[in-house]
Amino acid sequence: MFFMAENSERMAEQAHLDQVLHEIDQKGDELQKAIVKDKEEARSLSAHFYDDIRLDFDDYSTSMDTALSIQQQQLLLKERDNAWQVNDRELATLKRLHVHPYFARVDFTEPGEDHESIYIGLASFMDDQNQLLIYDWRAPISSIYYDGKIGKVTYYSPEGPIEVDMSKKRQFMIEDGTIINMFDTDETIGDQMLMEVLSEKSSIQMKSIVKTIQQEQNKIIRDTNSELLFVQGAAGSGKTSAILQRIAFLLYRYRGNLRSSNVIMFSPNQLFNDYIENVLPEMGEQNMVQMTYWQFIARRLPKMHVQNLFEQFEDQTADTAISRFKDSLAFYKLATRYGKHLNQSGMIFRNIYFRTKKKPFFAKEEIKELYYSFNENYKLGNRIDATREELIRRLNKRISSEAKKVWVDREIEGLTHQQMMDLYDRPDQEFPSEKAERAFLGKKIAIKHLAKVARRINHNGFLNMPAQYIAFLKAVPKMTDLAKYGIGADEWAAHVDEVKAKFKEKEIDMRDASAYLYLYDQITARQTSLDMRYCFIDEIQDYSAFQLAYLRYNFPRAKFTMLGDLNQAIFTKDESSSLLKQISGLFDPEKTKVVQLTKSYRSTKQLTDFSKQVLRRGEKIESFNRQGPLPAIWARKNDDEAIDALISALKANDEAKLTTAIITKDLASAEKVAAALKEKGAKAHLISSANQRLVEGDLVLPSYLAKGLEFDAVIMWGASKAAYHELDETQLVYTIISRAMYKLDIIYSGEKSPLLTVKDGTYEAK
Ligand SMILES: Nc1ncnc2c1ncn2[C@@H]1O[C@H](COP(=O)(O)OP(=O)(O)OP(=O)(O)O)[C@@H](O)[C@H]1O
Repeated sequence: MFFMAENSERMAEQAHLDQVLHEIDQKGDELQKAIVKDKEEARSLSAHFYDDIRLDFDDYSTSMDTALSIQQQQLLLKERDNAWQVNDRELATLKRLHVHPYFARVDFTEPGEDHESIYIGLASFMDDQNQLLIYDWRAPISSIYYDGKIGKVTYYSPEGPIEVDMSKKRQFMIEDGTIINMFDTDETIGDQMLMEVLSEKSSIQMKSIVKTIQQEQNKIIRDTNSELLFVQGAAGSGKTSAILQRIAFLLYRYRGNLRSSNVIMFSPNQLFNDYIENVLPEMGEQNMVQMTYWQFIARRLPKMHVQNLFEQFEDQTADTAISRFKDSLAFYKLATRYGKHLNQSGMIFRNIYFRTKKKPFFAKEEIKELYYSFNENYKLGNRIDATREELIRRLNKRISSEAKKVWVDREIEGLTHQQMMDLYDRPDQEFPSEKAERAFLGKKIAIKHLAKVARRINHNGFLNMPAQYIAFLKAVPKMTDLAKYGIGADEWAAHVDEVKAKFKEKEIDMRDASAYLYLYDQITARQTSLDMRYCFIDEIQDYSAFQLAYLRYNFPRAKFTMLGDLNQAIFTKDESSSLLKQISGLFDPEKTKVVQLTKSYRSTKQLTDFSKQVLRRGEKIESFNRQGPLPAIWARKNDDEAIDALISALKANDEAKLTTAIITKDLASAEKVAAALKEKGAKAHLISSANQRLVEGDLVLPSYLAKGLEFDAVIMWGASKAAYHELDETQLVYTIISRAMYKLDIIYSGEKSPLLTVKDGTYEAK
């Protein structure tokens, strides 16, 4: 229920708003002046920097004075700089508050306190008497606005739970300093407000949901206890929105201790990064570190071609017993066991050459002997460090003998005068004899060239990682019974050969890349990222248990929030259901929380009710009661007619000013449709790679790039039996059709995909 407030109350609220805006503007003016003054002072300080410093380098004590004086000046300069920067940030907040001062008011009584009324907005604002005129939506007390109905409500302050009696909950819509609408509600967050927010047209960028966070979303946003927070939510249930709000919440809750650089988010593709990039800045926070899993892996393997999103999607081997096994936690555990075993034996090294390939400078046998010569208390990390140090020591010992060689003589003979001068310690250096000079120069030259060898050693160039990884794969059948995973011995051996052949071509599959790096990390005891405190993984259903375990290994101090919709698994397909079981084993069960979001906010009731019929398991998805047209299915005899249908659907959408995405199954068909449209003079922008930017206007894109995005209207192209027939493509179909907010058209020629078996009356046949 919601109630329109009385007119007199509205006037009172408008007067209050005017007062708050006045205070905001006044404070803004003061800050502006302070900033100008501080900047001015900082500028004049740095202009006169040396005037105020006693420059005196005569003796040690006075030059110490000089140094101190410089230091003091610098400190002063820094303070001024900091002052205006802090003020500048505050001014930016005030500017935001000027546009969106607050969106809600709650009245409540705390035990033993007076009745209070507070206003909630994007940031806190205090007047000169230290009265909080606006409370940040992330403040503990603000939680009652999202969580409770009128009556008794509990919120969590840092000291513990506090119960208050809430007597009023009022929502405002404010534009240009005027209250456009306001209503009181006794529900959690009234549908009225949500309806207004959801009815707005989509833009190419995501918006913050701060005004209308739902109770179950609020649980995700404000969770501070879980080591693993796992959110399973239907398409459009606000998972992505909730994480962005959660990041803003955490940055506020732990301000001073947590920076945006301590937070990392893994997202499905680059386009998606574009899509969400404004949400946090709009809330006054900086963006977190953001990357795709591919970037995370590929940047560490610059010399190899790591299978990308496109290749992964088109990969026909994705769903075999071997790939399922290599995606599993069991395989991760084998890689860990193999790593431990390397402490005793099994390491493979490379020769290190210098100048000639005929004879190694350090032979791999020598390195191996050295590596295992350290006692058994050594761990892998100490072993490699000690090996490196010893190799460098041996290298140094060989400088003198190398310096006496003929190639050095030749190089000395060819030196120009300038080159020679460069090698001397000082230009007028003298030597007792020609022999001494030759020895001196020889050593210099040997050192210069041997530096390359030193660099190789320091970069672990004596490891033979590709061979090591193949050796691991070959050891797998000895470590586990592959038959348990439905894999035959010959099949595995053939697979290992394939991986090896790919290595020769400098190619590596995503699956192997993660395991390869994990093995490398263990051998080198690579420093993991200890300063990452929160790790967010969106679209978790497209990760394997192996990858998640590897991320956990990389960010050992981070709390994890994983979000996904097992119905939209487009890479891992049906395997995704066992994912939660597998990863929960990595975390303390006491500190693991699973939250389900079942209500879908993105789409109209007609679209949500239609889409959920596609899912076989009857997952719980509730629609939000927003009305729109029924989805349309266009059955056409052939591709030509289908293209005509596409053009009329597109035209209707354009006339209704709806942004449309034409979503195809794969890249090849996206390219084909885009070409056909162009031929007919229709405009639609083809997005063929994840590195492209999102643009305004109609788009054509393959399913795997549409992940996580949403559009006013979606046209699913080519929904025929030929394209979508396997049961495990259900998730793909569901992902595509659930991108639509308001309108959905499905076009096919020939026979309709059996996966789109839907009840009459839930769609319109065209
Ligand atoms: N509490 C809310 N108030 C207003 N809008 C909301 C709310 N929750 C979600 N939405 C809107 O619903 C749409 C879908 O949200 P979002 O993209 O976060 O869902 P999702 O669960 O990540 O979806 P998917 O898994 O399909 O990618 C967005 O337009 C978002 O703004």
